[in-house]
Amino acid sequence: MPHENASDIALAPSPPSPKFDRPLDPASGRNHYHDGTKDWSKWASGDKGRRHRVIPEDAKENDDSPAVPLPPKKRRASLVGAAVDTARVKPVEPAKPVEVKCMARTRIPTPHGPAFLHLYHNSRDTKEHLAIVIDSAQYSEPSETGVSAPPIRSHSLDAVWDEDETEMDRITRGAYVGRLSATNQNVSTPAIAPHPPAPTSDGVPSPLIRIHSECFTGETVGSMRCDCGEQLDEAIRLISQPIPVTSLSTLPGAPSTIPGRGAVIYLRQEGRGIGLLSKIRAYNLQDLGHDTVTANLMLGHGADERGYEIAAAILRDLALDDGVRLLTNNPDKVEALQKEGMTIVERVPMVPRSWQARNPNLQLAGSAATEVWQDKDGVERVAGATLIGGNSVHGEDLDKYLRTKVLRMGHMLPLWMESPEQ
Ligand SMILES: Nc1nc2c(ncn2[C@@H]2O[C@H](COP(=O)(O)OP(=O)(O)OP(=O)(O)O)[C@@H](O)[C@H]2O)c(=O)[nH]1
Repeated sequence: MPHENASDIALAPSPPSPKFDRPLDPASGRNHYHDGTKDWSKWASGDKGRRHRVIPEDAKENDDSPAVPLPPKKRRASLVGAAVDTARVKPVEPAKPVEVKCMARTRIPTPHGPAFLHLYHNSRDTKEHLAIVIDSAQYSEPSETGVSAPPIRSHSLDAVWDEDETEMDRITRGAYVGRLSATNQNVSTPAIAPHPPAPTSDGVPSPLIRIHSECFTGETVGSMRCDCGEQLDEAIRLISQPIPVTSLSTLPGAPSTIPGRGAVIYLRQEGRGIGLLSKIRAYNLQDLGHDTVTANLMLGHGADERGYEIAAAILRDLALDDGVRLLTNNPDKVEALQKEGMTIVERVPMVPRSWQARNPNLQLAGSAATEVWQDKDGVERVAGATLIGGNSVHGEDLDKYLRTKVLRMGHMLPLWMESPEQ
């Protein structure tokens, strides 16, 4: 079982291939945006030698991008009729299953409620992928929740990593239960298997899961070229919503809802796996009139280079692979996770907020960015805005953080609570 060796995972994979990031070659004037099979400098307008991408009939309707030359086909020696020297044919080794290890976990207060950030290392790449877990059992004692849904725990985090590990070591990396405080420090107990034995009560819906890919532009800069920031915000909001539990509500005193429960698996595969550098270049090609898929292809990339093996391994580590509701519109994700052995009991659509806002009274064109509207839950939104454009955040943790900046780090701010005139 990969999980049982989680503490032994060798975490030194080779660095990614530099093939897409070669510098421009001043001698040849070639743009090495891709693997060198195509000289893009020869693409002068009116080039008779252009080959055009074949657009399937059913895709033409939505594709208004200029025709794009295809990369030349690679020549391959024909094997027809040739005797194959089996001694020289290297057997294709099956890919090793990805192993993951949760290195640390901590509480993050979000505008939608508390979340627990889990940082993962893995045996496939050097990136720090994350799980943002929303589960009331993470911060309250089981008796307080009144729910028999099993707590969402990382098996690899709760494992004992080292015989010499102290309680403080375990707590520092997040292997504790309940809400951590100066007076409450309960070290977690390692589980034997990733799947907790406690059965889920009848009527408690499966956890809601979102697999999200990193988007620096959308999530950090607030770019409105995509809805990634909004999707991340919406995913955390939806997972945090109380869940109605119809069958439990018939019991005397039983709650009619339970706190929201699920996780966002945050994968560091920027730009659908092509990386930020290529995505920036792709945006320039998009400004020239190409669509997002075509721009990727022109750079020698696939339309989507993402993989979901690491996501599946993280979900297995969290025991979230057996019966989940998946928040996505992307069929590839559903298929990829099913291939990884996950049971998806329901696909929950991810409706863009700008689409929710579409009504005859709202002019989305032109002033869309400044238009304020109410979403279906009555929350005021700015069309197209992300976490950055969302409502302001406040709370106990933020106050503490700001106070320390002022009082300990010399930040030039009056403490507003001590300056009522501010
Ligand atoms: N290459 C490229 N990547 C983009 C562009 N716009 C957004 N992205 C990336 O697209 C990814 C968004 O993926 P997800 O949030 O998983 O969403 P999705 O695959 O559209 O599927 P859903 O689950 O239905 O939302 C992020 O990695 C973004 O960086 C673009 O124009 N070009």
